[in-house]
Amino acid sequence: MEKKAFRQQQIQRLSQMTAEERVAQNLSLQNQLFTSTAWQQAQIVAITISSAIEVDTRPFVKRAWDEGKTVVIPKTLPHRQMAFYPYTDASQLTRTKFGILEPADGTPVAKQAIDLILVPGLGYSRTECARIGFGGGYYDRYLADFTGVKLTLAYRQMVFDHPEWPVDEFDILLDQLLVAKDDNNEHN
Ligand SMILES: Nc1nc2c(c(=O)[nH]1)N(C=O)[C@@H](CNc1ccc(C(=O)N[C@@H](CCC(=O)O)C(=O)O)cc1)CN2
Ligand SMILES: Nc1ncnc2c1ncn2[C@@H]1O[C@H](COP(=O)(O)OP(=O)(O)OP(=O)(O)O)[C@@H](O)[C@H]1O
Repeated sequence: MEKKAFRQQQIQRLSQMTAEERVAQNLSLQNQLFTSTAWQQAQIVAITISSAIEVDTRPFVKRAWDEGKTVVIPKTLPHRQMAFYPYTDASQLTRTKFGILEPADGTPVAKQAIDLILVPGLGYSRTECARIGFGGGYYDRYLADFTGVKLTLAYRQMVFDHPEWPVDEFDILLDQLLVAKDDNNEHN
């Protein structure tokens, strides 16, 4: 399947998740993230402001603040570039024409200062940790020379054994993929 068709299929699947299923999978992901070495060792963490179909990132932001970590969030720039700006409870956000919340102003942090990036997306493969996002190519460009940890948190609906979309040479592979556990299992 082409990337574009695969994205549309994933957006459709994710839109159909029930509120209960989202809650259960989000709780599993929070448990896995907060106990991970990557999280515990990070001082500066890059997080997105999630939209409705994405993994809920608000608990990640709150926990990071509680633990004294610095949170940075992306702002899209011309030429499909992206920069990360510090995010606090005093930050002003603006909504882009694609409906995504971004910092209104501020000073970007240097890429080398970021320890951990929680990478958003629509689909991932378990074997090679390939990723497909919303199609802007923003993260592929940004991550090309990023040396910290690239970690993704995924609903089960986002995960495939092998990529069911074409993987291009510019697609950046993730370092770690955390997948929500089955919500019938209490050891999540
Ligand atoms: N919550 C969240 N924030 C995020 C991302 C994300 O995936 N999730 N991003 C992750 O990258 C960046 C924004 N991603 C974007 C991805 C695509 C387009 C865009 O231009 N879409 C066009 C089609 C693009 C194309 O196919 O050429 C469109 O919808 O018409 C805009 C922003 C930064 N912030
Ligand atoms: N390192 C790069 N340099 C130049 N162009 C790039 C690079 N990475 C990706 N692109 C371009 O960006 C476009 C979108 O890439 P792709 O379809 O892989 O997006 P995506 O990974 O799904 O999106 P995103 O990273 O924003 O979540 C492609 O047309 C590709 O040519």
